[in-house]
Amino acid sequence: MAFTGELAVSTRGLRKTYRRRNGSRQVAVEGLDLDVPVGGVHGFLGPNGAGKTTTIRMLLGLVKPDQGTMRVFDQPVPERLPDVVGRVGAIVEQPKFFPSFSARRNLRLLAGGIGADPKLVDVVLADVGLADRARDRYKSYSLGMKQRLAIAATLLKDPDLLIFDEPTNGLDPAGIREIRETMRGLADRGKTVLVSSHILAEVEQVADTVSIVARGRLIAHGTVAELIGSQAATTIRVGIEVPGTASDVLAAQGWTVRRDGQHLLVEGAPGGARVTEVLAREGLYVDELVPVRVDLESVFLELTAGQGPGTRPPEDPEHTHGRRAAGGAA
Ligand SMILES: Nc1ncnc2c1ncn2[C@@H]1O[C@H](COP(=O)(O)OP(=O)(O)OP(=O)(O)O)[C@@H](O)[C@H]1O
Repeated sequence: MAFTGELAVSTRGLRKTYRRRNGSRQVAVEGLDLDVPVGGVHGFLGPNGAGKTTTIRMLLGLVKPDQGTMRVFDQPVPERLPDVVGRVGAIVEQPKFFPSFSARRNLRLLAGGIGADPKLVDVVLADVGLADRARDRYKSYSLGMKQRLAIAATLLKDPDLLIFDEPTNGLDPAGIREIRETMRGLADRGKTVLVSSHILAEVEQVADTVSIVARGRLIAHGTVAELIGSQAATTIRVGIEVPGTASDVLAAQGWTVRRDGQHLLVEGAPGGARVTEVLAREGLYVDELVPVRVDLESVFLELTAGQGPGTRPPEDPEHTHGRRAAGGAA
């Protein structure tokens, strides 16, 4: 499924190579078609080295693409970046704050620098859940609080699109949860949040839509429900005393059956009730029947299997156009 409605970000055929020291070229982004719908949290997901940072840097005009086109709020970038840059807030790396100044004072300075209304400082501190700690010195902040202050700084210009590159890197579980809640809160107030991550579990709970990239290519996109749904409900774990016989009976239905010790993993059955019925007709009774929980992490691992750094790019053209996950078209 293509995302319908207005797009905050759209790229077509985006490509970037870097020159290595030995003169050869490292492909970072390879014909990337990325669509980020307006509103909600969009997870930009992929293993390390998949090209996420390079893509974000290209969108922000920090790196020049070799090929392809990019649009932000329907304006071609980098050509029209000056027209849209005010609508975009990004954290690509940790901004520099004065360690001995309070969070509020740091933000006041920044607000002055960019001509933002100083009254906004307390608003954005509340937005990221730091209102209570606004008077504390920056150097007393935890890593998660520092990261939220960085987000607050980007909110000073009231952007419509927020781009966060791996914002939870190095954070503990509490810090990760706080960033997640902050992103959710921003999206609930109408902002579009584009967040990159190589850890799916962190994004799964907060993202409305996701794009999965590997080796610089889009390999899947859609809503989290679509991506999970494209593979969900197909695997049912069956515990039975006679797995061998049961396996033959189930396979005769045209379902794929794998042995997992004393259990069977059944794929393609319309549901657990039908599995039970088919077996019972043959006088076989299940001890246990559990749908295997599919989460985005397992979808991601399956889609990106063998596509980490140092492996060959996929040759299946399906993988290059992101149609696999769309609308369950896997
Ligand atoms: N300045 C550079 N010079 C040379 N190669 C680079 C440069 N920046 C990135 N690369 C290479 O391009 C590829 C994509 O890197 P990129 O940082 O965009 O990926 P990523 O998905 O953001 O990964 P990570 O999560 O590790 O940051 C990698 O192979 C990386 O080594």
